[in-house]
Parts: sequence; C-alpha cells; structure tokens
Amino acid sequence: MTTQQLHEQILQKKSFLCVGLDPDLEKMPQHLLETEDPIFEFNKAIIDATHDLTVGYKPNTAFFEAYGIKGWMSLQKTINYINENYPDIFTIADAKRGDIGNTSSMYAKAFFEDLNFDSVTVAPYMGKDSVEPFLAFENKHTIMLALTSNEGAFDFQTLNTGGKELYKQVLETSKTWKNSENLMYVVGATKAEYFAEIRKIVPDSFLLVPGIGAQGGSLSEVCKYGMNDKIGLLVNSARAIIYASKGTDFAEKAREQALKVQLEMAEIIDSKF
Ligand SMILES: O=C(O)c1cc(=O)[nH]c(=O)n1[C@@H]1O[C@H](COP(=O)(O)O)[C@@H](O)[C@H]1O
Repeated sequence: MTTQQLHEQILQKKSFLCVGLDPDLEKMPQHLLETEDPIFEFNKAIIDATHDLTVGYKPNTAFFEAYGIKGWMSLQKTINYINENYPDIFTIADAKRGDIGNTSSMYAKAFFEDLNFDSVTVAPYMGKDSVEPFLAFENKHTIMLALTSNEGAFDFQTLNTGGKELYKQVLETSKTWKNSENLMYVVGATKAEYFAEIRKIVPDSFLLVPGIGAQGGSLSEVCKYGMNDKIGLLVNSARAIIYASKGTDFAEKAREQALKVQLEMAEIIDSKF
C-alpha cells in the first residue's frame, strides 16, 4: 500500500485509528477459549466489528509468539483474514526487529513476503545497515522507534548526544538512508509535548502513535502538535478497545470504544480540513 492510498482511506473513513491486536487468553471471553483457535476467533470478531472505523490493524507479535507455533499460526490466519476481507486496511506487524544486515533481510522477508504485512516496526539501535534491508521493499513501510510511549524512553532516547537529543539524531540520520521515503516513525501519545520538535525534522512522514487509551495519552494534544497537512498520523489503541468487555458482547463493546475514538477523530478532521 502507498502512503497516498493510506491518506485517501483516512479521509474517506474520517479516521486515523489503528486498532492494536494484542490477544491475551487471560483477558478473553470464556466462551472463546472453548474454540479451536481462540486467538484467531477473537481477532476476527474484533476486526469484523471495527473495520469501517479503523484504517489500520497492528498485531503485536509478542502476543502470538507467547503461544508458540499455535500463536504464530493464529498470526498468519489473522493477517490473511485482513488481507482477504479488508484489503484496503493498512497492516502493521509490531515486531520491533533489527539486526545485522543479512539477518534484517530475513526479518523483512518474514513480514513483507511470507506474511504480507504492509509494514513492520523496527528498532534503530543497530543503525543504518540494520534498517536499510527493510527499506528495500517497494510499497512496504518500516516504522522505526523514535520516541516511545514508556517511562524508559527517558533512559536513552532523550539523552543529549553531542548537543542533540538522541531521538532527534535518530530521526535526522535516518533521513539520509537509502529508500528513506519508506520510513515512518513511532512517537508515543504520552509524549505529546515533543511532537512540535519532531515535526520540524520529519514534517511529511507518517507517525505511528501508540499510548492513547490504557496508557493515558491525549488524542487532542497529539493532533494539536503532531498533525501535518496530510494528517500524517496513525493513532493506535489496543486494550481500551479490544478488552472493553470480557462477556459475549466483547466485539460490540469494542466497536463502541472504537466509534468513540473515530468520532473524536472525525471532529478534528472536519475542523482542520
Ligand atoms: O511500537 C509500538 O507499537 C509501541 C511503541 C511504544 O512506544 N509504545 C507502545 O505502547 N507500543 C505498542 O502499542 C501497543 C499499545 O497498547 P495499549 O496500551 O493497550 O493501547 C502495544 O502493542 C505496545 O507494544
């Protein structure tokens, strides 16, 4: 998918919501645990209930890998289900990969070719040759961690390195890499006050913004400082949507929560564009 197609979908749906698919058997409704593949059944129900309100789905691979080979098969079924039934929706494999070049190439193949995700999250710590193999794929996107939503973001990312905070150096340097137009960046919603500075360095890039909902970030603050003239945001929420209810009405309640966020987004889009 191209960023232009993503932008068009955002305008059409009046949404820049990305629903996080972080399936946890302990938080799922009891009746699903009796099915053959509870993780897939859970995801499928959430996807069917929210697809018109969201422009992206972000399965976090940890929540699948934790269940071994069965979990990986549920991930494959989930991405295939989205690609077959809702092919316009942008998909993110939240795997936070990155390694020496030949290893990164294999990670890229796993997520872009084998599983056919539109994008994958990547950590920048190992530098240029660990990220460029992901960037080589046409119409696929590499979403690099810039300033994350957690408390530990202040351990390294905001450290002053040669007169500049490390996350700013990461953003600036990444722009010089081959095929850097295929980069997007993760910026936590809990760090809204940093968005203006980030937009000075990457004015046109899409930002994946996790941290509204369960982590307490503010959608309106993120939009105030982070939106560009093409919107340029994908705001992720997982737990606050997918675990809105533990009963048989879980998908319906997930839709209600997604709708609340989408309506807020529509209002913001209407007021700005
Ligand atoms: O890369 C991510 O998606 C990510 C980066 C970040 O800085 N913070 C963050 O919460 N995430 C992920 O976004 C999701 C947030 O989930 P909720 O807090 O339940 O909405 C989880 O899958 C996290 O792993």
